[in-house]
Amino acid sequence: MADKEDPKNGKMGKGKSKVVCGYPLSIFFIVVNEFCERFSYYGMRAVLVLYFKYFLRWDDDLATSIYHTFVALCYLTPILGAIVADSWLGKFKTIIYLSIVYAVGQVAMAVSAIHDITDSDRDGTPDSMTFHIVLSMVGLFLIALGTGGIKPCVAAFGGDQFGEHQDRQRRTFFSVFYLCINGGSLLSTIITPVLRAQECGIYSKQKCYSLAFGVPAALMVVALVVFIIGSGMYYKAEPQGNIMLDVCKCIGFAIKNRYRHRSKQYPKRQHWMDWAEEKYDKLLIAQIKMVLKVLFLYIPLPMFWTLFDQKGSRWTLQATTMDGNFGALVIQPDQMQTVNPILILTLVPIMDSLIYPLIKKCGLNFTPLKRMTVGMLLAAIAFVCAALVQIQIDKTLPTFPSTSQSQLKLLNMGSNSVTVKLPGNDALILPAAQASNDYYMFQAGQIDISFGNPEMTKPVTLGSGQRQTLLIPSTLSDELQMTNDLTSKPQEGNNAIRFVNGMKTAVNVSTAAADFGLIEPFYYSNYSQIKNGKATFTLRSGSQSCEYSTNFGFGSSYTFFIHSTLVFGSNCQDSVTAVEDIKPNSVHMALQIPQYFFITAGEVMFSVTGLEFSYSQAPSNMKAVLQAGWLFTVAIGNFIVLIVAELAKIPKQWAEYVLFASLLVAVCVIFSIMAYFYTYIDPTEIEAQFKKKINEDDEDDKSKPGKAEVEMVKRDSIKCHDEYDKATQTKM
Ligand SMILES: CC(C)C[C@H](N)C(=O)N1CCC[C@H]1C(=O)O
Repeated sequence: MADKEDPKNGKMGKGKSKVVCGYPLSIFFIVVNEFCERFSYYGMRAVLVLYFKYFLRWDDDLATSIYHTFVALCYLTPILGAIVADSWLGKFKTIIYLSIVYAVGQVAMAVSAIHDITDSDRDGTPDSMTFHIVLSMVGLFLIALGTGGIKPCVAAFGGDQFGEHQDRQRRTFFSVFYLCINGGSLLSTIITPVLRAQECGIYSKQKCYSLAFGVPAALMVVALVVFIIGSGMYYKAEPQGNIMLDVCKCIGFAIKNRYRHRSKQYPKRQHWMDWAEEKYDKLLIAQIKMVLKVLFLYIPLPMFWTLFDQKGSRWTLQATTMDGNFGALVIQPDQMQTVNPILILTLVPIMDSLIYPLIKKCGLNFTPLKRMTVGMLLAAIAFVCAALVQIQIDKTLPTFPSTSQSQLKLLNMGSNSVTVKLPGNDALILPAAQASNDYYMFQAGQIDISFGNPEMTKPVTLGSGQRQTLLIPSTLSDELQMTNDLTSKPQEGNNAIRFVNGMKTAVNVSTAAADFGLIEPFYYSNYSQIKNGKATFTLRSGSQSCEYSTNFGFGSSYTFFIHSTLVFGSNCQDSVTAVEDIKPNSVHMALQIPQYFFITAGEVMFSVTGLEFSYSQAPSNMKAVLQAGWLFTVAIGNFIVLIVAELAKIPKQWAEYVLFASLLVAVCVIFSIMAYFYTYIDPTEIEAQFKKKINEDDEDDKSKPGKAEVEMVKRDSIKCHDEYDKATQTKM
């Protein structure tokens, strides 16, 4: 296990790796492997829901459930990979074998997305959806097994490459490792959606999911090849037998033995695991104690990930109610998430080279557990920021009717102004081809509306909880038309658009993105979703047409009224009235940056430190297992999000953010108390002392045979505790 030469002075690191600037060269292959693997994973994930929805034609509910199940599985399988690595194959072989499984899974996904394979009638849609579904599910299962399985091994394997006196370099390695995770994920989440948007196919051109999955598959093959190239340089710790089975048996025996000796006549032992001493190696018992201590400390940690994961759900939904226009750059709501990896790439170096050294210079001992506590507090602050932004957004949102209420807007389709009297309101003069500025609120039910001169009164039924527009015809004796309007903001920051035809002839309306179909005279179209930016609508009647252009922001709804006076063949820009039913989002997306900043600063302090802490506090034979324990906190955090989303029925979103922030602060207080009682250990030192003592005992036993075994166990136990205590002195 010793270094070939002192890595600080010599040319060789642990294993057969050369040392460059104090770092083993083998590390290069491991971080490049992580970069490619994360590119592969996050790239595939970026288009997965769209693949389910548009290729496999699943509904939204099924698509999101399978997506979340897959993500949760990816953070559960690390346990499996870690057990295989620490007990059986060793980390190196586990990474190689599971990377192959992973790459096969990615290839299966890419193949499952080739529509031509089963498109025998060549109409552009797969004929046997079962084939595509089965292949993609097999692919996803293999990917979950591979990505989760190798994740704890790669991090721990990287840590293994450092010698005993390279703590600083090992800490930097974990920071660079995290940079690679986020560099890979950032690039792939930008690139794969672009690949998906391409059209490809042999018989017919369709959205190119096969390319969007194929490139991540290729990157996974690159990750594997790069890892194999470094093979000759790695330090490869041998697995020490079926350690997990031994651990389980040892814990089981300690519990059983403690129970058997529960009567007061038996003296107490320092730790309940000491009840395994009669049967198990003291080194193993000490190692189990180390792992249990850390795992106990992990209990509150999933709460951090519960907040962190809401970036992808709640915060993205929040962004859909905001304005993403950054001048030359227009940001879509889901693109805001890339702010996290971008900030990671800037904050990790700043923290490592500026903030932490500065804190150290101020004489403060900013220990890993203190960093993690501050990280949690920063995440809570991020949620307070999210709540403040939400309050701003809520102020700009329209008031929609409650279930007992109803809202009514008026649109004069005639070419003369009309006077309208609504119950409880002053008479309103509506100019030609104009709508009332806003909706009028009523109790749902029937009301009488009077209009015109001579005045005529007509009953109108208002639906409960509905927003409606009354289309007032040019000939007032004609039948009234009522439209059903939106009662919520359009989804995903899109704009909901419809047309009302005030002409005596039917009009066809279309844009590049939507077709409103043929709209009958004095009638209206359904809503279509239009993205932000400029849109040009073509209005057509028979062979005649004209164009109408306008700009859209985010999250608005408009009714475009086509005047009865429109003349085709001329400019129809002045012959269409835009009636704003729902205002575009006005709170700018830039206001989300502070919350992203705080959650990412929190992540750097919490996650990068946690990764390194899990390595440094793990016994040599359970490094991957503790990494898996760390990743398990991510999985539990994911589950809590799912449960909370179902259970928490807090009507005000800002209040839900405050609730989460308060929960994290409460958890943080508990964690800091637990951390206060935690004593840092140096597993290598403890293990070395135990091994030395075992060797000494062996020598003793050879020279002095026949000592009573129980007595020896007691004496050894006391000595070992002394050694263990000496090696565990630093507190939080
Ligand atoms: C969500 C980002 C793209 C990645 C994130 N900053 C991150 O690095 N991680 C989230 C879970 C743990 C860690 C990872 O290993 O991916």
